[in-house]
Amino acid sequence: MKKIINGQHIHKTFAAVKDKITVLEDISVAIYEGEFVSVMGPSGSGKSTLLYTLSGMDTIDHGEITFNGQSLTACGETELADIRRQQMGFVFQQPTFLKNLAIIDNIVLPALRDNRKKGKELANKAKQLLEKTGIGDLAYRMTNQVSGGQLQRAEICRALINEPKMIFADEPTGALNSRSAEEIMKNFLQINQQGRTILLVTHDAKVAAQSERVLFMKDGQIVDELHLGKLSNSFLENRTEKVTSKMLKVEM
Ligand SMILES: Nc1ncnc2c1ncn2[C@@H]1O[C@H](COP(=O)(O)OP(=O)(O)OP(=O)(O)O)[C@@H](O)[C@H]1O
Repeated sequence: MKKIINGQHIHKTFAAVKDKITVLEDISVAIYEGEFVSVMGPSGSGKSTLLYTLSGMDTIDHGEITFNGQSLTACGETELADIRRQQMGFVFQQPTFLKNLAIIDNIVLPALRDNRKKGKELANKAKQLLEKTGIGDLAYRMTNQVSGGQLQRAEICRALINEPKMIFADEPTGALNSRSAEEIMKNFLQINQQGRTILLVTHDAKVAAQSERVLFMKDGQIVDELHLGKLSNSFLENRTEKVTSKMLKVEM
């Protein structure tokens, strides 16, 4: 299988009051095209930082990261922004939609930069995405007129509007109740079945258990991983137990 992300010897520090703190320490990791990978680990272990560096949203001190064969570490800011906008989609824990725009306009917004003349086409595409995500009737609502779970599904539609190769999600279910979280995970599984690669950070073993590979982080390193295979192959309860027991070992 082809690597969509290849990270080699990633080292990342942040400036602290007196000195630097090492947040990622000599991490080498590959994500393969079409994979659904999640990252678990104790709070502060570096999960979000790993996601942001692998997607080129944040810089690294040393090492090399390639995305789809292109070196992110060698790219300038403009080139990086183009890659992120055109080939990657992002979903965060907290909503990022603009409050003064309707749901549909928020979804179309990132695609307008590259397709200024195609507003109508993009609006139709946004409507189709909303339909597929199960919230087709909410297109013209404002962000304060939908629930947290519905808003997160709309944010997923925005992440998909440019037909990215890969989705990066940082705790996408972290602020949701369990029912909404289940719906969001159905959406992610559907997106993955369509061939898109997903990298997802989570604290929730049941969420991680739905991905096919789980990376476990501790103190800035990937210390273990679990190969679960695609969800259709086995029962979620067994998978969740496996993730939980591995996580307990990592935390010891
Ligand atoms: N911008 C920053 N400046 C300084 N330190 C930072 C910055 N961002 C993160 N850190 C530190 O880096 C470490 C890793 O943070 P990160 O957010 O990647 O961890 P995490 O595993 O995602 O944690 P959580 O599960 O709590 O979200 C933490 O010690 C954090 O305080």
